[in-house]
Amino acid sequence: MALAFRQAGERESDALSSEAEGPVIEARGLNLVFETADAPVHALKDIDLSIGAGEFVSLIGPSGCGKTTLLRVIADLEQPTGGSITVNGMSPDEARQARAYGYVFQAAALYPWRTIEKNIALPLEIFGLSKAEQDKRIAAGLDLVGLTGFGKKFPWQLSGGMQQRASIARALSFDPDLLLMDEPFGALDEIVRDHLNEELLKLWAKTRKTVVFVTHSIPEAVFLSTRIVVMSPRPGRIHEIIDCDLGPDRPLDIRDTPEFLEIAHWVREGLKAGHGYD
Ligand SMILES: Nc1ncnc2c1ncn2[C@@H]1O[C@H](COP(=O)(O)OP(=O)(O)OP(=O)(O)O)[C@@H](O)[C@H]1O
Repeated sequence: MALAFRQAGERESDALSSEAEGPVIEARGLNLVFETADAPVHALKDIDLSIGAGEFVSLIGPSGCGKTTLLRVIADLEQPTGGSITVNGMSPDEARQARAYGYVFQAAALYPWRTIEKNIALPLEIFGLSKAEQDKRIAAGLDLVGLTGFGKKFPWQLSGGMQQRASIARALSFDPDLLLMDEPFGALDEIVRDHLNEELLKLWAKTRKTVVFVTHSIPEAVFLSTRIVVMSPRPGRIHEIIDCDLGPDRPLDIRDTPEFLEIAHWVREGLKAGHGYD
């Protein structure tokens, strides 16, 4: 099959490639205050964060600490009220228009009246790709997430895990260098989640996308990430950034090793220290 996706090491030569010097994401003194009817909500306070090409960075923290808001700022779905942020050296608005990222939501968010392949095709239709190119990318996307043969099914005919894999294929259909994932496996049972974690790690190793991943789960963050950003609420800020230096080869039972447990311990300590318990 002709590959519609670039593999690790292969890069487009265009100027939008995240291989261009400099970080993929660079936030400096980023602030976002939501004005609400009662009191303003300081969702992000003084966020400094730099994410390089090919990193897998998880954002972890208690409910309301601003994880989703930070992801939405990167995606140009929310506007910061202070500080600066660039995506591939551009403003989030420019990066969105340059199709710099794919976004995977908490729920699979597939259109129920479209088949899986028509869901994957949606961004490709919007971008005006030819039917032949769409077909090539749909086939490659289904293959990438292990759903070959399921393209003609409707979302409701697939399990939750399969639906979430389809939404990953959709986010990757136009081969962005950056993948933004907001708790994509949060609603799935443990076994399915473990499996999809393994699959996502393989996909990342194969494509070397830059991934920003929101999760509540310490084991999930440690298993997947190269760095873990521990956030704390009210106001939402970065409490600590922890290196997760477990190497690229991570079978599931790595979770029982002392190295894994030590990193998990530090993440837990970071979460406790940043938590108000109110
Ligand atoms: N559009 C909005 N208007 C007002 N307040 C908002 C808005 N969006 C988010 N907030 C508030 O901003 C804070 C951060 O929300 P956010 O959804 O980013 O947190 P989170 O860490 O992703 O939480 P969760 O883990 O529960 O998804 C919360 O206090 C939330 O209520």
